[in-house]
Amino acid sequence: MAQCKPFKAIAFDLDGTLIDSVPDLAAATNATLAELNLTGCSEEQVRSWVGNGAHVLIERALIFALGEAVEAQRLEAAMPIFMKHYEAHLQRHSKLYDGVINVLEQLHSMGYQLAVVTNKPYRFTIPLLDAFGIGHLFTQVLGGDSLDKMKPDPLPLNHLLQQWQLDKTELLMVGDSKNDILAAKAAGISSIGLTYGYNYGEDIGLSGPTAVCDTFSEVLAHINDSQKVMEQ
Ligand SMILES: O=C(O)COP(=O)(O)O
Ligand SMILES: [Mg+2]
Repeated sequence: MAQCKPFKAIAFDLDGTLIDSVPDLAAATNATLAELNLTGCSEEQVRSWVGNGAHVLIERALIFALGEAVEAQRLEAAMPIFMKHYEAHLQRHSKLYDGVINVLEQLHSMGYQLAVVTNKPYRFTIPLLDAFGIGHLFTQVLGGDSLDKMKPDPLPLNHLLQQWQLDKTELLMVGDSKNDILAAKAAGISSIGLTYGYNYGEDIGLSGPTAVCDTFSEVLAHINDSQKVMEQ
């Protein structure tokens, strides 16, 4: 990776990067549709709707179930129903991806500052990280509603740069969605795009990340390699 200073900090996306959360998101979406007497949807459909936070997920689900645009009032009425169902079962079916704990622990012990920058509502993020035993590894956690704008806006990444007093070359973004890559590009930082997550069924490489990895373990190898290049 072309840069002039080694990375000091890494921001990780959550859904589709650290945790395969679609099974529980799909269950809560279907419970919401059922409570509203609407047709249910498949897990695959939910997989293609995740990426822009809970509000947009439920908007997409209602558009699918109703077969037409959703009135704001109807969407606002559905949101607390979804929040109730998802909060009740955040991790019944969700799983950490292979290698996540091991790699995060290694990066943490190597002295990197670690952050989670997700579009998921903040109130779900902390309990989910703690339920999977990884919350203590992050010194900053930003949800989709923590700041005025969410990814693909660069605001959460710019916030980290400012909070941690980092040069743009010292922060790396790791994520599965074009929203992660676009946010990184807009903030002027490097990014790794992961191929195994959710990206609306699109190839993450098309968003132009600095590098592409197929597994979470490759992320560690990639960071180590790029730091070695810097030290030469
Ligand atoms: O909740 C979403 O829609 C996406 O969440 P993520 O930013 O962690 O991928
Ligand atoms: Mg994601």
